[in-house]
Amino acid sequence: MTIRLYDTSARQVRDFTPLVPGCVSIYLCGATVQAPPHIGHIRSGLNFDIMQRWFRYRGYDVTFVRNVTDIDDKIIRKSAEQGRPWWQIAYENERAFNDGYDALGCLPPTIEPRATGHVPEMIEMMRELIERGHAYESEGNVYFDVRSFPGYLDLSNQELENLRQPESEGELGKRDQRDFAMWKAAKPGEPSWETPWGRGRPGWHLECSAMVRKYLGSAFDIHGGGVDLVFPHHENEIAQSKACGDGFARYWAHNAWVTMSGEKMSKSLGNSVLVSEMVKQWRPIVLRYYLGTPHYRSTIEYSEEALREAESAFARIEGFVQRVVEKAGPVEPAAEVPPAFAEAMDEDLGVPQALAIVHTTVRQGNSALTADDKETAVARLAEVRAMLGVLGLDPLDEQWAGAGRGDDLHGVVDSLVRLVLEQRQAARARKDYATADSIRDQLAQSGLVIEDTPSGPRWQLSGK
Ligand SMILES: Nc1ncnc2c1ncn2[C@@H]1O[C@H](COP(=O)(O)OP(=O)(O)OP(=O)(O)O)[C@@H](O)[C@H]1O
Ligand SMILES: [Zn+2]
Repeated sequence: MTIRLYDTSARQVRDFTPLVPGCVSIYLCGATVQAPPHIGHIRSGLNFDIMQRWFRYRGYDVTFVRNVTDIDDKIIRKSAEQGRPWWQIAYENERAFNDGYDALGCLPPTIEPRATGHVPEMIEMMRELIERGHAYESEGNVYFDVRSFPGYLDLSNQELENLRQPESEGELGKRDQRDFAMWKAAKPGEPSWETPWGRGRPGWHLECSAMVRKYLGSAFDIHGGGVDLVFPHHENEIAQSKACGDGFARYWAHNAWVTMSGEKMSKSLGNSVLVSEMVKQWRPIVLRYYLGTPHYRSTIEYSEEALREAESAFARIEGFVQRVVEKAGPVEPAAEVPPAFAEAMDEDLGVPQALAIVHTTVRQGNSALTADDKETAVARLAEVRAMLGVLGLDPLDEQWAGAGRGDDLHGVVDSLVRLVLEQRQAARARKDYATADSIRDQLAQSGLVIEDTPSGPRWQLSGK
């Protein structure tokens, strides 16, 4: 078996061969913590969470770095507007991002470095680039000389002659308007750090190059991010790191956008739906299904209808899981996923094809249940659990059961609920429907939904 990945740089799907056998190192450009996350941001985290899980399933030792950009123009502007320190705004939003990642079941990265904690590494890199003739200082800014690096723009397949410098980068003192800032001279009242070229603050591109080098060394396996980062961010990271002599990323993986009316969901465009709002309306596991199951390179156009479809598709899977467990008791996940599922995942993380195998297996399991073939139903559930585990969607996994916050609690609540339900049954038996309904209402108020099934009443958290 070989995992194959679409490499933006090669513009094709390639066999993945790790730099170090049995290990994979992944760097994902994480959040610029100027606002709480919208579902587009979390989609990016989720896609790479699934990648990480698949590599783990295939036996790799995964090192996953997802950085936090905790200083930038917008954070500084908000700090001035709100009269609060920049770090307060950054940390508040960093926590909101982590809440979002946690809510949707993203595994924590191996490390989550913050840009401002790596200024010495950035200074070292700038010094090296100036010495090598790839960068220069001008009025306290440090710029990268793009003409000095022959491979510039290879990732995005552009020609330097055709490149027009974005306005925001049009700083003074550049030798060429296309040169980009690695370090920005301090402006009065703004946060700044001391360097050999005066006080200032880092540019976004330099932050990532410095953090990659610190945590993953001069060469590593996969660099990821949203497709919007290919240019200029990733081109500029490549220029800085390779001009230092580093091998840098061997594969480039980019997730497609969540869009609204065809446009990228974006804080700056004001068309964003916050994760914190979405989880009030939808169960987090349903949200994960919605955002995590389309192929990572396909756009997700936000729609309530698609969310409802995701909800009912997931309910079909969950219903099967519950029915088998009710009939047969706990079932552990199989040690291996079915070969067709693995084949789909190996081919550029083909989650939609892999998910089709999950649904087929659920259908087979349901038929077995109907035929009262408990053994087959249990075998299918074991496979379904193994597959869902890889996708982070196993409803019986402790991450969704709230374990860690006390797995035993479920048992305690279960016996209490059963006690109350017995009272309700007794009330019904004596035709005291007012009491029976009132018990049901009170349970609902406590966040429990009761469903009457042929095998007796079943409860679950309303979750919405
Ligand atoms: N709508 C989206 N769909 C998918 N990925 C996204 C979307 N918006 C941002 N991302 C990705 O999320 C990660 C973190 O992004 P970052 O915090 O830099 O936000 P951004 O791209 O500036 O967002 P915004 O446009 O909302 O300000 C990046 O990898 C980025 O590509
Ligand atoms: Zn980056």
